Amino acid sequence: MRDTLYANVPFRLNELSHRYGPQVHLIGNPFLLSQLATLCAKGTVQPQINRLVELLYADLVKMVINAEFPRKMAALPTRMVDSTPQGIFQGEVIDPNTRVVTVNIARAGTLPSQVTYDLMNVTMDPALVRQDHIIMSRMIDTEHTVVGSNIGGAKIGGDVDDAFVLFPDPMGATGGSLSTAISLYKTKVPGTPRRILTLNLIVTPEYLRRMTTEHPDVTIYALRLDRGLSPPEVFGTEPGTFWDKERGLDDRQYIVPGGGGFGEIMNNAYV
Ligand SMILES: O=P(O)(O)OC[C@H]1O[C@H](OP(=O)(O)OP(=O)(O)O)[C@H](O)[C@@H]1O
Repeated sequence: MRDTLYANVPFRLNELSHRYGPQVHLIGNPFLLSQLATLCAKGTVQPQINRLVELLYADLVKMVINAEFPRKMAALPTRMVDSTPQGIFQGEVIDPNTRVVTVNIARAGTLPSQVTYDLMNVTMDPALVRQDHIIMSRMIDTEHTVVGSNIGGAKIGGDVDDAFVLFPDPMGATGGSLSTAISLYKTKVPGTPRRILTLNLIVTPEYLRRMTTEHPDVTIYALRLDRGLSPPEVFGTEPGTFWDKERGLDDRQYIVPGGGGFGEIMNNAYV
């Protein structure tokens, strides 16, 4: 007879309440918000910026695993089993037989996807973990206004059947990049994913509108919602109450308050 204390482990994410729908999760985490504030601060450059991105994604990925991934019961002998038959841990663990595909949305998504891939490899059976790569850029017009997203190339290593397909991209601005990437998977990559999840550091109301409209089957996890250009009556209200009035993008489609172009700063390439 063993203890059943860890047979059904409760996990509840600390989330901000909002009206964007059940597929949107706005995480409430003071520690991570502090790190994110430093990441976004004027003057934060390499090497600090990449270190912060790594730290934030390590925590974000773990939260998503806890909230979304299947578990199974395990009975694992500890080192104490040599001295007592009770030396066996019995309880729930993340099921290592879970298929995962993480998608690198180059360029700002490259490091987040690598962090995700590495963490998945030490959590799941590595034979079931894959990383794909999509080269994407937002297209701008002569006024430097974003007018769409373009896929410049892709390396997709197979089907996505029954896989958790993860899109760890730090910024959800207009949603053009992620919506285009997810559409690519839905139309061109064989198989039916078990879940499609986006892991974002900062999202805007405009991003949430686009994603929930074009991909209502996708679940979104974000550390922060930015709606800094909304009219004053919006501030302080529960997110989504005045969704049509909420505004997080400036005229060039950059996030406000935001943190500038993460892809630019992370790569020291201002194009
Ligand atoms: O929601 P969207 O409006 O599509 O914008 C967000 C995209 O822009 C950023 O990428 P990055 O800075 O690497 O690329 P960019 O040159 O496309 O701006 C970010 O990581 C997203 O991929």
